[in-house]
This record gives sequence, structure tokens and C-alpha cells, in this order.
Amino acid sequence: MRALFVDANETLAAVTDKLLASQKLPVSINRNPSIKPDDLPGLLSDAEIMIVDHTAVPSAIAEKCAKLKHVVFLGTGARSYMNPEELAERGISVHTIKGYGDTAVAECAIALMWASARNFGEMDRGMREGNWLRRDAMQLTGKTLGLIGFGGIAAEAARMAAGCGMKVIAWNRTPKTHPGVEFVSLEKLLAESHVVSLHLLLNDETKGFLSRERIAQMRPGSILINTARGAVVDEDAMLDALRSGHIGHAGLDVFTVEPLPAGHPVTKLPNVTLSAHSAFRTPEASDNLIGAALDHCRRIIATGK
Ligand SMILES: O=C(O)CC[C@@H](O)C(=O)O
Repeated sequence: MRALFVDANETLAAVTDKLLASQKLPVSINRNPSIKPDDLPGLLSDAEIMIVDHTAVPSAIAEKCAKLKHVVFLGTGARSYMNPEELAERGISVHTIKGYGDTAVAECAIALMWASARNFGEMDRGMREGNWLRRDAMQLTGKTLGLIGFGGIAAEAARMAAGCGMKVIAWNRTPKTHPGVEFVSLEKLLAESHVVSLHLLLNDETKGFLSRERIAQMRPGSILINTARGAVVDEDAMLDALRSGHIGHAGLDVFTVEPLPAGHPVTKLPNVTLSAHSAFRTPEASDNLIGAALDHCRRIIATGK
């Protein structure tokens, strides 16, 4: 059985090299960073396992790559890149990796929250153009952070925000408890939070979850943070709310279409802080991610599952 890592960004390829040096696994790395879905059949002609970063994996690949049985997605949210159910119908299992970057993603959410509260992006851009833009800030100590979806990332964000003197409330689809976090209804969370941070996996139920109606229920002038998936928000409604000031500022790491197209309306707004889907990109998270991916390969090779 052979595994091919088909979409190797330099950092992840280097971590894979390092880990493979200490263990015997039939994993090879294709170092072409700009693979298109059409290139996959040629690359995967004799591989049974594909390890893939963010290349789109079409369901029709099953017909063209006869040996392929497993896709190991280097991340938690594979759905932006492939349809696991359709691949399963064609005999290909999709394996995702959970929990590898909870701290890294939570740190990004908290960093975007502070950058948003302080308008750092706008002042930075202004000063580079020679403008001395002084901006008022939202003081966060004593304010309320509302976490929508409460898994490992939200738990880490809660720990960090509590350490910064914030009150932390949360809503989760299924009931939960967590020390120092008050679980509330979605309506209460939207109405009371000075900062709303999204921590939902993208699926049929969560697509467009932060709808126009729910955005209207948010506290006027509040901050929205999204390090989850762009499509969990109604992007047009978010842009309208940012233009009117109903959402005071948004800190966004993820977008409905990635890479974010040049000239996208969100890039024209002063009250957004943008980062390029990089929340998970720390050495610690990369080590965890590749370590877990290789564990998946080892298990598949040993058990076929
Ligand atoms: O590589 C990606 O784009 C996804 C990584 C991250 O968002 C995840 O789902 O774990």
C-alpha cells in the first residue's frame, strides 16, 4: 500500500520529511505547490492513500484513480474542499484530523479580536500611506465574548479571554458545561456579546448559520470574528452590516471563496482585519497535524480502515 502527499506546502512537507526520517512508512511527497484537480489522476495512478492539504478533490476521481481508497485531509473541515459522502459512495473514505490546532486557531481568534477592538489594521494601512489616523478602541476587559459552537478551539479561546478579564458566554447545538463559561440561548448570546466568535464546522446545517436575521440580533457595534469557515456566515448580510456599522468590526481568517478574489468587497471596508486562512499555521499545530496524518496512514496500512 502506498500513500502520496499530493499538496505539500513547504512547511508541512518539511515536517513530513522530519517525521518520516524516524519511521518507516511508504509515504512519498509531491512538492508541486499548485496542483489542480485535473493533475490528480496522473499523480495518483498507483497510490491507495492520498494525503491532501487544500486541493479540491472531485468525487469523480474514483473512476480515474482505480487504486485510491482513502483521502487523509490535513485539517478538520474537509467539506470546503470535497464531499465526503459522495466519495464514500464511490468507495473512498475521507479521514479528517481533529484537535491538532485548537490552541493555534484560538490564538488567531483572540489576536483578531484585539486587532479589531484596537483598529490596528486601519491605522497600520493609513500610516503606511502617510496618514496619522488615530482611532478610538473598544476596551475589552469586562466585556462579553460570545462563542458560537463549543469544541476544543472555543474552549481554548474561552481560557485566553477569561485571562484577559472578559466574561465568556457560549452557545452549542448540544448542551455542554465548561468551567468559567455560561451557556446561554443563541438569542441571548447575540444580544449581549460585545464580541461574537464563530467555532462551527461547516455542514448542511451550519451553512449560512449567521444569517441576515441573526446578524440583525447582534449587539449594535459589536465585533465579529470568524476563524471557522467563510460559508457559515451570510457574507452579503455581513458586508451590509459592516457598511452600516451594525457590526462595528470583523476579524476574518476564512472566506466563502478562497483565495479571496482580488478586489473583493470585503477588502474595500475600513472596519475589517483580514488574515489569509492561516489560523492553524504554527509549528506546533503542523507537528500535531502531520503526526496524526501519519498515524492514520499507519492504521490504514495495518487494518485497511
Ligand atoms: O488547509 C486548510 O485550508 C484547512 C485547515 C483548517 O482550516 C482545518 O480545517 O483544520
